[in-house]
Amino acid sequence: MFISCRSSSSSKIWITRQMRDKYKKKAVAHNYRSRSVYKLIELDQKYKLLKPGNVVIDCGAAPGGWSQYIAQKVFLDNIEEKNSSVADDDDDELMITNGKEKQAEQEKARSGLVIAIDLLPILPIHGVNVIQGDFTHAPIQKKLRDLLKDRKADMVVSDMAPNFSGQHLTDHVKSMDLCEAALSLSDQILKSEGSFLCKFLMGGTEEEFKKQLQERFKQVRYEKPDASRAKSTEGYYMCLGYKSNKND
Ligand SMILES: C[S@@+](CC[C@H](N)C(=O)[O-])C[C@H]1O[C@@H](n2cnc3c(N)ncnc32)[C@H](O)[C@@H]1O
Repeated sequence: MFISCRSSSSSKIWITRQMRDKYKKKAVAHNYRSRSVYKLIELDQKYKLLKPGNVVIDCGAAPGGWSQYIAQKVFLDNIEEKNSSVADDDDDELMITNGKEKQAEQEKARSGLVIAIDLLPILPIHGVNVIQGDFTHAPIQKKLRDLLKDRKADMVVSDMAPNFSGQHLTDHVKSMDLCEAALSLSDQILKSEGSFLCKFLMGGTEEEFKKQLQERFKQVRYEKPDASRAKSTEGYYMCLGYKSNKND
């Protein structure tokens, strides 16, 4: 009896929080599958990460919000054209230039490749290759490399989160293991100057991990996007300018 009272009141709190959450509302309004997409959007706007024609690997992608946004940017899908031209009707020269630029962008977009990986199934997203399985398992990483063929990635993102055990230290360690796995894959497939974004749960060892990142990337920044709940211990490392050129 006591348990059912508590669980119904915590469900009410959860429902109220979801209803009030502006990112949840925005995600529903824009047909994104997760509110967490707004974390990636904020970082993409800040660092200008995603470009037409990029090769991007999305680790821990279900239900697919990040992949939806990545696909929009890489394949120029569903991007409204309202910002593309401010030419007057009779400004032919500018219109031709804009037309050529647009054509070139669309040409580039056709060469894009997006691969999404998760333990859970992901409903199809136009243009996105989905691999279902454990990212840390060798056969899953082989599938990924097979899809890449000889191409290298412009960006690897990881929003992977372990199943929460309720024990903060255990969850922290599992989360850092996922980060290490994503970094180790990046070492094999990332282009020189490529980017890496990964989520982690704070708990003490993230500073050690940051040092590994600093050895490999020109810039490493800690980020806590606005859509990341203040109470959550999650944070992100945004890494730019992969230093090695051994993968090119
Ligand atoms: C916070 S969700 C990702 C949300 C996603 N970015 C979006 O916008 O829809 C974290 C995901 O990490 C996945 N995950 C955790 N461990 C994983 C692993 N070892 N391999 C693949 N996916 C994993 C979980 O299944 C979960 O779907």
